[in-house]
Amino acid sequence: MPDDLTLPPRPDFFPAPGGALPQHWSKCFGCGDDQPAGMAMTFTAGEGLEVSGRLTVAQRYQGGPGVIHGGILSVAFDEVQGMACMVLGGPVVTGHLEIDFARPIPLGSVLEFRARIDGMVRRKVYTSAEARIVEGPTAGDTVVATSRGLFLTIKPEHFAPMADFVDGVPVSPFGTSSL
Ligand SMILES: CCCCCCCCCC(=O)SCCNC(=O)CCNC(=O)[C@H](O)C(C)(C)COP(=O)(O)OP(=O)(O)OC[C@H]1O[C@@H](n2cnc3c(N)ncnc32)[C@H](O)[C@@H]1OP(=O)(O)O
Repeated sequence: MPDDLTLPPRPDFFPAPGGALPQHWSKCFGCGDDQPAGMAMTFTAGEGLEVSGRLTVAQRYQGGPGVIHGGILSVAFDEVQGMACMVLGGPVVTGHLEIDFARPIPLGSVLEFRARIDGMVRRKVYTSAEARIVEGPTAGDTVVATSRGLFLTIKPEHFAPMADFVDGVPVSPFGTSSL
């Protein structure tokens, strides 16, 4: 990470710790409630710049025998670290994401993710997160995976060239939500 990073303030519009965060996009595979094939992750604000996310590891997320697929875990980190950027009040996209898979995660587990902004410079937002199993046969305080990600702030027009490809009508695009 660069040396000249700064931290954004926690804005007044952000929910109090424990408060639910809105979906950034109702059609999102990671969190959208208008996406039946999706992962239905949920998020809450934490202390300071921290955000928590939850994922129930469904049977269909299987990669190796009995364990979560690494790509699914990567989606979850992408999502929670992106949501940590919501304190900025505008949209971001992922530029770079790296995951360390530290322990096997059995199907049926409930994972809790904690993510935060570590610092930013210009449009670059450096984030990190870790995951623990909070329900299931191997639940405990052990960190089972970690992630670091670089997000870039973008203008809403970033998505304009994709407008013709949107699947259906989203009900909660970030920026018009109740946040
Ligand atoms: C708050 C809302 C909640 C959102 C939750 C969302 C969760 C899900 C998020 C996603 O999955 S988003 C979908 C996956 N990502 C994408 O589709 C992004 C595709 N890539 C792009 O559109 C462009 O490459 C990108 C906008 C990321 C950057 O292009 P730009 O032309 O806007 O930026 P530019 O290339 O000028 O780079 C700006 C700075 O970022 C740096 N940079 C860009 N990409 C980088 C990269 N991959 N790695 C390292 N640095 C990178 C670049 O070096 C430069 O650094 P400096 O300011 O120091 O000069």
